[in-house]
Amino acid sequence: MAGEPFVDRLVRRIEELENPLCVGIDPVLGRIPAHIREEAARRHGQNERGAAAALYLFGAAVVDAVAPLVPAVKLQSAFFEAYGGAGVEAFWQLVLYARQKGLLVIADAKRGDIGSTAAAYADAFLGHEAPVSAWADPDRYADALTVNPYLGSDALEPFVKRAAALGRGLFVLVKTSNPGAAELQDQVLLSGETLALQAAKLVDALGAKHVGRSGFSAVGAVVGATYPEDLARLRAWLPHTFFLVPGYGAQGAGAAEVAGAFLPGGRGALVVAARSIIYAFSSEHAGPEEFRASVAAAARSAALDLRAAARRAT
Ligand SMILES: O=c1ccn([C@@H]2O[C@H](COP(=O)(O)O)[C@@H](O)[C@H]2O)c(=O)[nH]1
Repeated sequence: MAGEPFVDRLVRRIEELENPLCVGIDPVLGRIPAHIREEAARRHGQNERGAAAALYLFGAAVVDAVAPLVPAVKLQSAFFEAYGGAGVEAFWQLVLYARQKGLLVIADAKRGDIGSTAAAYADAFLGHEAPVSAWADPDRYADALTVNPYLGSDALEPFVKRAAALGRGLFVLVKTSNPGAAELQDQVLLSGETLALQAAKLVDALGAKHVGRSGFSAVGAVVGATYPEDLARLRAWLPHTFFLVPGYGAQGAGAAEVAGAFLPGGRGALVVAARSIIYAFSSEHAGPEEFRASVAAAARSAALDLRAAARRAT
């Protein structure tokens, strides 16, 4: 059963908290506070299971620190997959934990493949269709998933269909935040448009039938804050598309760069910050209280900055 669409739940939570910040959980074992690593090693040993436990305990501590403040977290699958089956299990345990704490959870796994395989990725991250859904736990899935548009519309459709059927969301890569993004995404095609604009048009077309009460569709776009001119241009082209905006904080973008992501009234964007929040503590020897306080303070400060940026949107 669909339930309320992800994007509508997201918009409501952002408005309730007056906060468009999404905390990214990208756990690197070597950067996790020593007390968490030691606890994980005591429980499971210094092995992949212990490493995965450390990622989970760290992620859960981040969730505890930010759950009252932010609408959503984004879990970067790569950092968990790095520890094999135990890491993948830790990823899903953390999805569940964050959802239980009232957060919306975005799985950042950037999936994309031919239709039949895309459907299997949708099964994995968003949930199964009936009758197989009877075998699965409906609460264990992510609320939304990042996907890659490179294979074209037939490869995205299984994700869109599943997101719409189950009340989940998608964020399609349109203009990424990394330094090499322009190499392919800014290429001008025979149509005279850039690849990024073609991806944006695909997002708009795929989402058109799935616009929720908030006025936004189930098919969102990833647009980096590190290319503020493109961000503002894409924002104007896609009034019904919700943006997931990485690049703020550790990658150098600030409130001025992010401002173009918002529609008039300050709606339409969720800004991601991972390293600048989750590693805000002073050293790996930070104790539990210093860890919690510094992560919460960094999230609060980013929230104020982004709230002001959203309010300035015209
Ligand atoms: O274009 C993109 C798409 C995804 N990301 C992801 O967002 C976070 C950003 O982390 P920071 O520490 O805030 O830089 C990370 O998980 C990336 O994989 C992105 O940065 N850019």
